[in-house]
Amino acid sequence: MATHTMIAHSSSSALAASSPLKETLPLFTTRSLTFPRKSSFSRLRLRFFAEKLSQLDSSNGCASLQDSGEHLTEEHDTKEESSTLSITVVGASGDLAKKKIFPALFALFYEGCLPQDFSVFGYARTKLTHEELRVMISRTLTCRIDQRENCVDKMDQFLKRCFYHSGQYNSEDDFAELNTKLKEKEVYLSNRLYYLSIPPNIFVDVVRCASLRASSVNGWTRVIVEKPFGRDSESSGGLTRCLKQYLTEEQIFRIDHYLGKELVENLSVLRFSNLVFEPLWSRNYIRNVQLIFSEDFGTEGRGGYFDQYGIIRDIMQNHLLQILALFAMETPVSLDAEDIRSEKVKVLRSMKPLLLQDMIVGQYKGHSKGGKAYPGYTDDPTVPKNSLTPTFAAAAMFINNARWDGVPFLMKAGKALHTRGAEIRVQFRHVPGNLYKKNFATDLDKATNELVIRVQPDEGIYLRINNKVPGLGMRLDRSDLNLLYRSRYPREIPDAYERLLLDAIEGERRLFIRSDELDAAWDLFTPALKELEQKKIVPELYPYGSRGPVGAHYLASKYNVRWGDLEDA
Ligand SMILES: NC(=O)C1=CN([C@@H]2O[C@H](COP(=O)(O)OP(=O)(O)OC[C@H]3O[C@@H](n4cnc5c(N)ncnc54)[C@H](OP(=O)(O)O)[C@@H]3O)[C@@H](O)[C@H]2O)C=CC1
Ligand SMILES: O=C1O[C@H](COP(=O)(O)O)[C@@H](O)[C@H](O)[C@H]1O
Repeated sequence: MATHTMIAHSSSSALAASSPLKETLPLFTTRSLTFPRKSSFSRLRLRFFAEKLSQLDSSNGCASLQDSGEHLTEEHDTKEESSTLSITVVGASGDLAKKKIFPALFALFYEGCLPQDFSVFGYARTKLTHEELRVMISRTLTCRIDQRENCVDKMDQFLKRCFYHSGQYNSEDDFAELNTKLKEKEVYLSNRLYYLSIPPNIFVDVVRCASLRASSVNGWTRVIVEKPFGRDSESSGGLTRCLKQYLTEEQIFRIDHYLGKELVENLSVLRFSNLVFEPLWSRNYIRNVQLIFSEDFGTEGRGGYFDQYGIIRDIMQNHLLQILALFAMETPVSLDAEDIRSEKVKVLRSMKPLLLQDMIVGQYKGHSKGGKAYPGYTDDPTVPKNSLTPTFAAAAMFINNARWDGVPFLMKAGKALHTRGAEIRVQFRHVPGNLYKKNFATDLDKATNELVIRVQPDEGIYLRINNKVPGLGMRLDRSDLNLLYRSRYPREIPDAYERLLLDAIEGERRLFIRSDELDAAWDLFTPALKELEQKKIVPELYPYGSRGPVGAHYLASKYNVRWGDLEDA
């Protein structure tokens, strides 16, 4: 078993433990007290909606899984305590399952966020016994920081709830066997969550088999779908249509794990609950916005997948665009999922599709540093030697609405760069008639206020301001008003997958992508992606571990922008 550090009890757990409400809210109590959500914790008082299999659509051989809309009776409500949650991780033998999903489920278990009765099933083709799955999972479970008691016990308790079923992804019989095993663990009411941690070409097979043969008959069935959701507008639309032959939109939880990151969640709080920011949040005060993602490692081990997609589809069309939408949307009517997602769709639909002349692409090449050789992208044996797939891209995008007209939203994403990080940088306009202009010589950019939201690592928010250096003279410098999370909130921040899994369990859709959002996102990128591929644009090579191609600077300067991350260098 791995070395364990302890998962921190959040203040919410402490509050829950001492609250009399715990008696009346036996499920998921800890979170309800801290983060009341309309859709979840009033559940014991609300009627419970079942999502269940309905009839096969025999015309095309596909089954339909539709929300029956059936209300369960009061009797069912009172039996919620005796319901079971079955979580099936499809693709359990894979990288994501091991690295993220099982550890996140354990963290939720540790925090008391899973219901009393739950079981976790791994499903994949690899032949494993229950015990072998447990050993595999135990290698990646970690406990966190401050509270060390019980961790190993908790791990053992969790592992005892983990089971394995080996099967093919397109075999209804294998899913029928899974159904039998799930039923053995389930009590009266069962809710089933499937996590599709598999390559996208088998999503539909799995959804078909699971919905036909292993859906809950008396509770809900939900499916978390991992990206990529298609390669372009057409394939994404096709995937959505296929999934919807078996599932309703309400059952599909399209995950973008960046939406589960703490600082991305905080964007709306920052904007909508601080008077100081919201009035500045427009073209009147903001000169440009930069969304920057970088990784200091290449595609190691994932070249086969990556070469089909490239950095624009892997990072920009989803993670960075989702952040942009949250950043730029209008105030939603409420914090309800549909209100927020509707505002995000509106902003995405107000954007101009990306033009080829507003983007540049790069690919990393091999490089030696300090006696160590770093491989180029095409040195990966799973990548074709003549691949033109971009591992780096920069793009300038625009929103055609009253708030953002003319403001460049610059995105930059790359693998095998000099550092790992993700941040949002907001550069404000110059101060008109600045009295201290001469202190900045001719470079007014040096006096630009900048708000930086550092999503990772070392989460933080800082505001660059001009300040007088103490002393008898009048010398100015740029200093940071700095909210460094590790100093202000010393507790470990939960992983994005924990938040998202819990939301899916609770039926909270706010942080998942609705199908119209997805369509709008693909419409922005598809024309440029097609042109890039048709014209066989050759990416600019950059050395592994560098800052990426210089083309990114030319693109920024075309819009009179300087990348903010260079100032930090
Ligand atoms: N890994 C990551 O960091 C991230 C992954 N994702 C997405 O999550 C999903 C899972 O990712 P990851 O775990 O890395 O994927 P893997 O390539 O590790 O695949 C997961 C499992 O699926 C099965 N599998 C793999 N290839 C095939 C195939 N061609 N046909 C049938 N089954 C196959 C294998 O299980 P078996 O052979 O036992 O059946 C494998 O263990 C993907 O959609 C990926 O794009 C998203 C974000 C990050
Ligand atoms: O979705 C993806 O994200 C990871 C980066 O995620 P992070 O949470 O570690 O920042 C990226 O490596 C991968 O290529 C991509 O598919």
